[in-house]
Formats: sequence, structure tokens, C-alpha cells
Amino acid sequence: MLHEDTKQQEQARVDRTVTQVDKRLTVINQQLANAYNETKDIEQRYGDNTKVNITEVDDRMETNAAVQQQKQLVAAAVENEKLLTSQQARLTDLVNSPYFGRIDITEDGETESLYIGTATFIDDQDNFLIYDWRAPVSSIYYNGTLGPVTYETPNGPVKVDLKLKRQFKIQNGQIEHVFDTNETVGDELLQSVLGEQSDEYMQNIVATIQKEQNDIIRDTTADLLIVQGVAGSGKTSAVLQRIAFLLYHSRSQLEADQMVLFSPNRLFSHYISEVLPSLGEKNMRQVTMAEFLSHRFSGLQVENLFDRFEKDQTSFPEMTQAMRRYKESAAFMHAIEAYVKQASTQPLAFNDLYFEDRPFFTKDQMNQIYLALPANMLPGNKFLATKNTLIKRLKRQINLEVHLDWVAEKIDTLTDDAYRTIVGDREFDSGDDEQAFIAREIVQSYFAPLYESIYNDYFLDESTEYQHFLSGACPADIPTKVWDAMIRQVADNNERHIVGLSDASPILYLRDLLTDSGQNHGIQYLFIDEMQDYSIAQFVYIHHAFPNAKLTVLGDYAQDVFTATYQTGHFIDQLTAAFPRLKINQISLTKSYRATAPITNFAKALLPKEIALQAFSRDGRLPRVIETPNDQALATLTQEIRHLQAEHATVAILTKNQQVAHQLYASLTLDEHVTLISETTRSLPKGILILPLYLAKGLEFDAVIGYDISRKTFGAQSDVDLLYTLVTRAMHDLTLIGVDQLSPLIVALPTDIYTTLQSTKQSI
Ligand SMILES: Nc1ncnc2c1ncn2[C@@H]1O[C@H](COP(=O)(O)OP(=O)(O)OP(=O)(O)O)[C@@H](O)[C@H]1O
Repeated sequence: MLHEDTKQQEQARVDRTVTQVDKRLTVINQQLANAYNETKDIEQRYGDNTKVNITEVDDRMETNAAVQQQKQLVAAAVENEKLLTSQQARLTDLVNSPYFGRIDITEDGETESLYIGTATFIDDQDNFLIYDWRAPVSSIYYNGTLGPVTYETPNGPVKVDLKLKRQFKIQNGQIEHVFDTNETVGDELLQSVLGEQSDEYMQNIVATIQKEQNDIIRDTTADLLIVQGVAGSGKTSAVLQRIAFLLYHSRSQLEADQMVLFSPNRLFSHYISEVLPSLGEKNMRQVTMAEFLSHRFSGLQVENLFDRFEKDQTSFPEMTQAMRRYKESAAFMHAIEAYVKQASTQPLAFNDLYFEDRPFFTKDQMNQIYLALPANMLPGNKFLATKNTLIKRLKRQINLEVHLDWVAEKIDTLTDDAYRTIVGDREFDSGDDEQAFIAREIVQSYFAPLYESIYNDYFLDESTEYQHFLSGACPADIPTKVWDAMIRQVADNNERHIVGLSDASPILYLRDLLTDSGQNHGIQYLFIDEMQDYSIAQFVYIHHAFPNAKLTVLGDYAQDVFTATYQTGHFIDQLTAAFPRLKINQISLTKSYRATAPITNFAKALLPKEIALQAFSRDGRLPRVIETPNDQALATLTQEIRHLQAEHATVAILTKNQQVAHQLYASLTLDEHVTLISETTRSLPKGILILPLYLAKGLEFDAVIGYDISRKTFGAQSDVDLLYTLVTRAMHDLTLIGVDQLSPLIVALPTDIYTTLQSTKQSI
């Protein structure tokens, strides 16, 4: 415990800091009010200016220049206002809680106290009253134990002596807790943070980042950073802090929109959306794999992971599994690369390009152009050259067409409005010039659909090309008959405008390599959460699609919900083997923070013994396991909901799939409102929720009821990944209900890690 005097001195320092911050805030508020008025003023003048008479040509030009100038003024004023608003938000946060840490360091015989918070604050006399948590020196706070420590700066490592590490919890400018600590950023504070009830939004962890998490946040050397972390170890939290860190350190070269996070679903996107704003940063772009694929296959429907998972549960023969394993491997993507290399000497699967119901360019014509190009040209260049020839031929046709009678007739019948739309405010030297211009515009818009088709590469029939590739790609362990049936299925899907999930990345890869397109060079960083939900083939494709992006990939192979039934081998080994040329750093997190120790220990017992998983020492009740006969199942569930609801704001009932979730929702009769969460749900209310566990990935709830965890539903050994994911969603309380007969996965556990309840009556 700290001495009372020390506490008072610290409170006095908080008061001094808050006064300075408050003073600055008053100035900013005033500037913001002025900026607001200025913007309004300019907008008003801008509005008046546009009302100037624009019938006279000279006036019109003058107005244009004036309007341009006003537009720039408005843009500058709006930008200024935005900047001030973000400063206002930052300072308001600091007034409430200026910092959370202090370090005393000695360098060259001089000792300095540095206070660490969410943003830097320098007073009018240039004193650093608060250091940003991302400043190089702040890493000592997260990494260093008392004694000699080194921290990295842009000018190389610096050695200092760490004399003191102090933690604060400050609310409304008042110190609520303060204590000194040596090694980790204190357990005490972590205990109190983790014991809180869940929220609709994830919280930032800036005040309590742990050492290994700090390594993830501050890694600047890896091209591919792989984080394997047990459930609840703070992977998602660390990666969001990492984004804030990168934005701070590369402010001049990096914008939030040059970072993309692949997230598991929209619900998750919503859940994490407040973390970066709470750290004073803009959110990065977010996309789900399903959205990314659909966008790239515009017009086709790509099978999604959830639907496939539901289908797999009805039927998933061994041969289909083997084929899927192959199609999702790096080897399959390499086979595509090899195929493309030899493609430049073979005819390509082109589409006839139709115009007005007749072929304008036939595939044969296209292949004549393509194959006449030098054989040693790269396929992508060959394709581009073919495309250019098609465009040239189309232009030639347009040049001929402008002189035809139908065009002159069309010009004669143009209405005044249509005429003005075409001409705009252009001026012509002669009537003939004007006539020629209009004729060209008319012909070009007539051929526009054809031009678009060429421009967007629609003349490549990627599905047929893919089938052609497949026909020579059958691996030795799969019977040709089965493989051929799969190819027919791909063709059939294509007829129905559907793309199977395991075909999606290979087809895109094939298309991109053949057409030398599909690469986005602007994205600098890519973050992929829940890595175990992605196939290696998808990783290969993503890396191809964002060639300049450094990758941070995080997940937990024990939470392999979607592919556990058919995937074999070690995921991370396969991932690293797929990228031999990248500098790879791997970090493993083994301590779980989310749940109470009894829940984490229960989860650990489900995993193979060799998996390291350590519970953060937070007390709680043992998980409850209830076996109930079918005719009492609903009554048991209802009772358990009541029981948990008495203590928790949110009780989530997690089911194996959507179908069970729907059935439960229809049959539960409670007085309280129950929310059924589906794939399209965007936000997470409090109360009683029902959802399939795959939608709960990455989320957490105060209390979780697993329903139903019986022999029927969780009977196979491969279901253990699902069950592990399910139980690790709980923060404070966990109940598992098995109908008729408990799952053997639970029966196999030591009985002292949970409480058993046999029937409805006893569970009250
Ligand atoms: N250093 C920390 N300080 C405070 N809270 C933390 C810390 N690390 C993790 N947590 C909390 O632990 C919980 C789990 O964190 P997070 O969701 O980031 O873990 P995860 O590894 O992504 O989990 P999962 O793989 O199970 O989805 C969250 O409530 C988070 O706020």
C-alpha cells in the first residue's frame, strides 16, 4: 500500500495536469465555435454565389472560378473543424483520466518521472505532462522490470535505469486506485477490469497491456506476423492496439484506409468498432472474406462459410473432404501458377463478345490475336496486348460508324435537352466541328456496353479455363471418376451463377495471373483475425491481391469450427511453408484473460494435454453441467436462464447450428425479450440472446449456456473444437445442457472441474 502522503502528492499532480488540459480545452472549444461559424459563413456565401446569373458566357466563367475558390475554402474550413473536433475529444478524455501509468527512469545520473496516457500533452512551457503510450520510452512501462532496461528509439537502443513503475485508475479527475508494481502491469488492476460486465463494444486495453501482447503491438520487423493465442488471450485486443501503434508511428506515410482488417462477420465488426476511436484514431477498413469474394465475383453468388458448414453437417463424404483439402492447399495454388506459365502457348477460354445479338468478336478471332503474339511473352502481357487490339478494332469501327446515315438522323432528332447534355459548355470553332463531336459521342455511347465488356475483361471465360485446368490436375489419391464429377459440379454451378467456396480463390488467382490484374498496391497493412477460418489457398490469394501489405495473422487453431472435420496437419506449419520468401515472426499467447479460472480450466481440459493454456487467476463458480430428459429440456433451459439472469446482464444461449437456434427461439416462452442473432445482425443487445456458436466467434458474454451438448450433437472427436470455442465465450458463468445423453466429450472430463445437476428440480 502506498503512503497517504504519496497519494495526496499524486492527486495534486493529477489536479495540476487536469487544470492545464482544461485550459487548453477551453481554447479549443472557442476555436471550434469560431471554425463552425466560419464554415457556416462560407457555405452561405458559396450558396449566394451560385445564384449569380449564368446566362452570359463571361459571367459564367467568373462564377466558375469563384465557385471553385469557395469550394476550396469550405473544404479547408471543414478539415480544420474536423481537426479541432478530434483534439476536443482527446482533451475531454484526458480531463477525465489524464494518465494510467508512471515510470521513473534514471539516465546519466538524472532521474525523471514520466506519466503515460492515451495521448501526449505538452503544456505552454513545453513540459511533457503526459507521454503517449506509443512513444518509444513508454514501452518501458509495459516491458521493463525494475533495474536496468533498454528501449528502442529511431536512433537506436537507449539504456536507462527503471526506478519505479506506478499504476493509476483515474475517473473524473480523481485517483480511484494507485499502486506500485514491479514486473507485469499489475494483476490488481487487471482483476478489476476483467471482473466487469460485458459490453456491446469491446474495450481498449491500453492501461493493462501485458508484455507478450506488447511484443505483438510493437513488432515492426515482420512481413508476416503470426499470433497463435489461446481463447481469450487478447489477440483481437492486441491487434487493435497494434493498428493504433502503427498509425501513430507512421503518421506521415500511413492513413487508416491503407489498412484492412478481415473480420469473421459483421457482428464482430460492430463489436470492435469503438476501440480505435477510444484511442483517438480512425477505424481501418473492415471486410469479411465473403464480402471480399462477392465483390471480386460481381454478379456471381459465392458460397459462404456458414452455409457450407450447415451443409457439411448433413452430408460430407470422405472423398469430398479429400478434394476440398487439396483445393484449399498451397500446392493447388502452385499448380495454378504452373498451369498459367504454359498458358501462353495454348488457346484461352475466351467468350464470344456479342453486340446487338450477334457476335462482334468471336473466341476464334481472339485466339488468333492471342496466339499470334510471341510465345515467350508473359500470359498477363499477352492478355493485355489482346485486349488492346480488341479496343483498337472497336475504335476503328467507331471511326467508320460516325459517317453513317443513322448517326446524322439521330442528331437531327435530338431534343434541346439531350443536345445540351452532350455538348455541355464546350465551344467549337465551326459548326462542322460541333457536328463531328456530337456524332462521335453518339456512336461511342452506342458501343459503350461492348467497350465496358472488353475493358472489364468479360471476354475471358474464367470458369471454363478453370475447368480446363482442373481436367489436368487430378491428384493420385483421388479416383478420376470422382474428380470428373467434381468438375461437372463446377460447370453446373457456373450455369447457375454460383461459385463454391473452395473454388473461389483458385478461380480468382487463375484469372488475375492470366489477365495481370486484381492487385491492390495501396494497402500497407492487412490484419486477419480468426486465421483458422481461412484456407491456405485463401492466404496465398490474399497475399497476391495485396502484394505490398505486411500481414498480421492471428487466431487459435484449437477453435477450428469450420474445417476441423476435414483438415489434417499443422495449420501454422502449412502457413509458414506457403510463404518461404517472407520474414515471418511468430508469437504465442498462452494466458487467457477472458474467463474466470474455473471456466478456463474447464476449457483447458477439453484440449490435448500438450497445449499450454494458463488461466488468469480470477475467482468464480465451477461450470454447471445438466443432463435432462428430452421432455424436460425446455423447462430446464428456462430455469437455468432465470438463474443466470439474476446476476448477469447478458445470457447467451449458444447452439451448434442455425437450425437449432431457430427451433429454440420458436419454442422458448419467456416473459423477457429474447433476441435471435443471425448472420445479418449488426449489433449486439444486452439480455437473452440465442445464436449459433460460429456467429459468436471472437465475442464474449457474461454468461453462456451451451444447448444442447449431447451425444447426438457433439458426439464426434472433431466436435471438440466447436465445444472449446463455445465454452470460451463465457466470462463469468457457464452452463452446458445435454438432452437425454451428455456428449462423450464432457463425460471424458475429470468430474471435479464442474458441478453436475441431473434434472430440472435439482437445478433450481
Ligand atoms: N491486457 C489486458 N488487459 C485487460 N483486458 C484484457 C487484456 N488482454 C485481454 N483482455 C480481455 O480479455 C478478453 C479477451 O480478449 P480478446 O477478445 O482480445 O481475446 P482473443 O484472444 O481475441 O479471444 P478469442 O480467440 O477467444 O476470440 C477481452 O475482454 C479483453 O478485453
